[in-house]
Amino acid sequence: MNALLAFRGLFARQAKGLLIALLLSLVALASGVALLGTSGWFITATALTSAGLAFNLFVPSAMVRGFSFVRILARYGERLSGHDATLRLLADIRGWLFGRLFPRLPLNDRHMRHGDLVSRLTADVDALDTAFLVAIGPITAAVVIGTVLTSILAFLLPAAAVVYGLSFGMAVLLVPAGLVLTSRKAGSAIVMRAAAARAAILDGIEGHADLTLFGALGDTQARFSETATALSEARGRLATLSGFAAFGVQALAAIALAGSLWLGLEAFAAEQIDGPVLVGLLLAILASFEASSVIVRSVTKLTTAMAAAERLTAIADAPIEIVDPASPIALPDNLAITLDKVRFAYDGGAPVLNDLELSVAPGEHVAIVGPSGIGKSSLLNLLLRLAEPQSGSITLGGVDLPALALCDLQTSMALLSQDSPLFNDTISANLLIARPDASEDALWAALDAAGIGDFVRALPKGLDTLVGEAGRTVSAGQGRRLCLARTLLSPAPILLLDEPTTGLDRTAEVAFFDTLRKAATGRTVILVTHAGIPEGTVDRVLTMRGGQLT
Ligand SMILES: Nc1ncnc2c1ncn2[C@@H]1O[C@H](COP(=O)(O)OP(=O)(O)OP(=O)(O)O)[C@@H](O)[C@H]1O
Repeated sequence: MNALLAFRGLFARQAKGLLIALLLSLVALASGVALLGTSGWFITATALTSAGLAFNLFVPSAMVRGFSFVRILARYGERLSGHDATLRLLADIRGWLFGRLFPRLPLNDRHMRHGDLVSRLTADVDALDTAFLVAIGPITAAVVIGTVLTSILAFLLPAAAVVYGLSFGMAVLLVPAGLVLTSRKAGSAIVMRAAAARAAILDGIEGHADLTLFGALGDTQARFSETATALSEARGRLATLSGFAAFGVQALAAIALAGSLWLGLEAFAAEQIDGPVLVGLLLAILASFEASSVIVRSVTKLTTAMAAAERLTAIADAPIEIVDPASPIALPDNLAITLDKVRFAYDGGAPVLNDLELSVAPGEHVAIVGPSGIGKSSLLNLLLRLAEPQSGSITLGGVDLPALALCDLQTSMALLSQDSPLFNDTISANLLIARPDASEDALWAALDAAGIGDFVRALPKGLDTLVGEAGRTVSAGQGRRLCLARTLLSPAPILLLDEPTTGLDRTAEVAFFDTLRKAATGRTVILVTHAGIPEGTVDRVLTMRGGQLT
């Protein structure tokens, strides 16, 4: 529940819409109760009229029509304003969540899978809408109606007020509270297992070809089916618990009705209450329990909303590893890079970089080579401040990286990482990410420099060609070159290139190094590569060994 309360500020922003929905749901419920009560009173009184007693038919018949009309309108209005406010609330929650998430990226929780993160950002956020629409609203409306009806009973049939008040109170407060307590485990199991099922589906789709070729599809299906079975078991447990709760509510309704009937008949015999009024009250009691059965259905959703809220606050409150300085120093003009005695290790493991020293002058082109897994990409991550060294200092233009605003630091560098993505958009849109105001000529120049200009020119739609999800409609090598073109297009004065020639044949590779030398003149280049670098491509080649550069 505490996790759900963390969202109260966002709920408060939609207070007006939610309050209108609440008022209208109250009116709808009250009209339903009044409709049935008046009908009972009306029908009984009419029957007695035909037995010779005088009764004004017009008032109750107008009331019946009036209540049914008000009920329809109120229900419609409640749905309209409730859903409108809820959709706005979901939009606010998503905005808030993204705002909290970005400074925390990359999330250091290495157990979190992409599928799980997607699940949190979609299904878990959606689960929160139910918190108001199906739980808080109906419970509040039921409590108000129950209190009003108890007060009316206290006035007209005091003995029944106690029986009804207690039964109704138990049905709308105690039973739901008991259901929340007993179904918490099942609710959170549903959310966790549904997320695991979504992640498994995503993995299965992405790795389908490999899993099929390695003959591992059967195992994957078996694991997925285990997850699905566990999910349906958790859902079954929740359904059983809510079945018991629904039974409890019906039993309490029966007790309230039978008790009120018993006490009402005694009052009738003692001529303390009119027959038609008694029938009207009994039917109103019956109608009021309609609210309590809605609550049981709602509360089952509330337990999943609580579990979803916990998962959302877990990512929203994750510690921020890389913090922007309170008063950043402006980016200097001279962007010399200096690393002094830098030590870096992942998660307290063995150091990847060990007292590493490096100085790169502005405009200098440096290549870093070394065996796989030695720490070259980690060094680039430190330069971009995607990770922090445990000791030593990294300066840009003589200023410590932590003293620079993150956005200044990151706009001064363009990165081509080993897994730079292509987005499901046109080639030009993918390139313009690096420089939104780039002219078409600049796009072609970058494509030519990356050795893919001719390929794009030959496409029927040229720059407007869609590359598909993760660049599926182009080959891996072509995708890599498009990413390279994007990096070259960036106006950043420092280019960090991690294996830029992956996917290029040797001729294209040599041509690329030649182009890089010319295209990046005046810009600093740090090039990480396993490829043989032709003479004259860079000013210096450094080898990484034992966590140091030589
Ligand atoms: N996020 C991470 N968490 C823990 N260890 C990591 C992480 N990323 C890399 N490592 C480890 O740090 C070491 C250096 O990795 P890094 O990617 O920097 O090497 P590299 O020289 O760039 O390798 P390659 O040439 O294969 O790209 C490796 O042993 C790797 O297993």
